[in-house]
Amino acid sequence: MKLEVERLTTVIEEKNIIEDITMHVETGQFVGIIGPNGSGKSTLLKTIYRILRPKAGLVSLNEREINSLSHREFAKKIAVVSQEGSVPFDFTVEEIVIMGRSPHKRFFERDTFEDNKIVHSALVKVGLENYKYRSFSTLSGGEKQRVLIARALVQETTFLILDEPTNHLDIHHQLQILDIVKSLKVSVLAALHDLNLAAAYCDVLFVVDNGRIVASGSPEEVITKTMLKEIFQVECTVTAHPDTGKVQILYVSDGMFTSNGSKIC
Ligand SMILES: Nc1ncnc2c1ncn2[C@@H]1O[C@H](COP(=O)(O)OP(=O)(O)OP(=O)(O)O)[C@@H](O)[C@H]1O
Repeated sequence: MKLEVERLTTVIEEKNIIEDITMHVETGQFVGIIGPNGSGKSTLLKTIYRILRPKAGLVSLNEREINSLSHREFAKKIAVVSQEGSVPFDFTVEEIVIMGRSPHKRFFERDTFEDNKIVHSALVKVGLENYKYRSFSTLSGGEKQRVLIARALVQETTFLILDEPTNHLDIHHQLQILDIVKSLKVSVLAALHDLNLAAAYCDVLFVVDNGRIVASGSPEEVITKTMLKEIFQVECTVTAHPDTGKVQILYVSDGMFTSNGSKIC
């Protein structure tokens, strides 16, 4: 599934929150959006998944304009894990995850043996198969996030949009979720805050600053000392991971030095 975004501008309260954004995700690519807080990453994703209406520009999926798709057609093509992953009522984990099957069913159609199998397998993937009957509201932030990822998995789409999918997760679960997503071999567009993880998992990165794309390319092309200084206002050394060869950022700040100026480690 190929996504094309052309000259997209979204206005909130008379302000251009994202402006003139052009980008694309090729079939099977894992594409990351990085940028400082408030730069417009979520707004861009929300415009793509139709929560926000753009003032100008076009979004198409396999050359079909997204607004020409019905809700059901759209949900069969794109699954979303958003930052606002709350649920209004208290459902069990299994009930939440099975909601992801609804685009594949008719109104009032009962859940089938096949649906239950798919739900079970998604829960196994995120390590929550023993949580089926737990109430969602009693879960920790990280467990909730994994349930919402399982719900996206059972939608069985060929495109995933993830807004900070590793939010709340400890490092083991961050790697677990990104490994699962990568292993699906579907197209992925994800906003990520952890730049080392973005470099490790993404084929292509787009850097957003003040609502505009200011750089794009492979992690090696995009993640540079100069970009990190200019856009994220951090000092660092950019190197290669000794095992994977992927871009690795080593941050440096004043607080990492002892009072006599020597390095702590
Ligand atoms: N509904 C809204 N009303 C007013 N301002 C909004 C609204 N939604 C977003 N904004 C503003 O738009 C800007 C971009 O927000 P957005 O959530 O897209 O940024 P982000 O890059 O995802 O940030 P973060 O990294 O902090 O999640 C911010 O300044 C935010 O305050």
